[in-house]
Amino acid sequence: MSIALLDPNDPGYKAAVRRLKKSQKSFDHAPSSSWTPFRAAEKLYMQKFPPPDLSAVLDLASGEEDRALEMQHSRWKGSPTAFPTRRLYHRNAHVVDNVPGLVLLPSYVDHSTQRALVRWALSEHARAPNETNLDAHYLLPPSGLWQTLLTDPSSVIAPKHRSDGAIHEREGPRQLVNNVAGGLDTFAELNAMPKLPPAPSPNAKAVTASSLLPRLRWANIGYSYHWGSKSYDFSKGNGVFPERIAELCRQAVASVDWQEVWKDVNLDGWGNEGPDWPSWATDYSPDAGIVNFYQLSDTLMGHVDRSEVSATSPLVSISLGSAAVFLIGSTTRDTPPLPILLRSGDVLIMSGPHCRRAYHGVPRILDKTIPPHLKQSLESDEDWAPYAAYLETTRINANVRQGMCKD
Ligand SMILES: O=C(O)CCC(=O)C(=O)O
Ligand SMILES: [Fe+2]
Repeated sequence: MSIALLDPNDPGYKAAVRRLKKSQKSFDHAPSSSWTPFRAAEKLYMQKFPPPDLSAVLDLASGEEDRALEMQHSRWKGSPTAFPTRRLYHRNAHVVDNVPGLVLLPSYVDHSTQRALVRWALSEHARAPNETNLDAHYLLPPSGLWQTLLTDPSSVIAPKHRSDGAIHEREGPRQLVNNVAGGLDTFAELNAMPKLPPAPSPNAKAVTASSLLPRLRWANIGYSYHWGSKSYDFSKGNGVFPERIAELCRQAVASVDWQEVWKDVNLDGWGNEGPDWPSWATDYSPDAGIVNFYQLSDTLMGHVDRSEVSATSPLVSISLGSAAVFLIGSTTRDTPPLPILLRSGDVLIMSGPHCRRAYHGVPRILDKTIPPHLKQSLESDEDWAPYAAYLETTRINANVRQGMCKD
């Protein structure tokens, strides 16, 4: 968003108000009574003008001393006390009592690891053998889109054409799939479901690498996720799960005092053997994940991730680059969700039977929120400039799960 749009005395602001009033004459923007509370919150934070008020958004990092410089430059601020959180005794970890199993680790990832994660996401995760959203429609070079772009941004990427005889999913908008939840009892049923490759778009045209990059939306790491049936395709094997990401996630999980997280919480749904959290610190073993790439206008609508066999084991979400508003509600869309501002370096853990089945989504990526440590090239990091330029308009989120059970 341009800074002018936040200043009511600026001519740009006044012009935007005029445009808004004009558009409202032909279209009623009033919240619809048919929206669920989750949808209403999505609409609120998606609104471009007037910009949404973030005072109800939990922004734990905004109160941190060593992020003061970043906050000075950030026009978007929530509040570290927007709603009550309980700080765990021994470290900078917070839980939200309304969403048992949700743990926030603000600024968990140090600066140099954030830079390394951004490099890996682009140059190693978003390329073969991992699948990306672009693979369905384009013949991507084996070295990956990012490497191609660094070498020659004007190199042309050809579209994929339907090969004769190949069977694909039906074309057109995604069909509603009967999303059977993952679990030991549904494992055989889900495995037997046909998992056809997505149909290449008949409209895809040859494009330059640089114009294709903003359309990179996700890359799959580890077990292959089949979007058409919303289930894992275990027949493809366990894929490549980057050990460095696994180690970071294991450390994040092991750093949490789970005893303190779960004290006084009584929940059903842990499975026959009861709560499995006492062993997470030692046996959490991530093996599947999605690396999401969001441009400023991208959103991720409210959903539940329920394809993993283990319905309780932690999902570790690492945020990098531009900040975002993340919403998390409960197991229905009828609960008003809590808004949380996620900044570069923040880690969020969703765990246990309630939180792992809670609706969540990302209605807004916030512009001009790149922290200083992701902007400058350092002496040790001379070729950082293209990464910094990409991050100006991008948020990256590594969303890591344990798809299979431990045994
Ligand atoms: O980007 C995020 O913070 C959340 C992503 C997410 O919910 C997902 O990949 O399932
Ligand atoms: Fe999700």
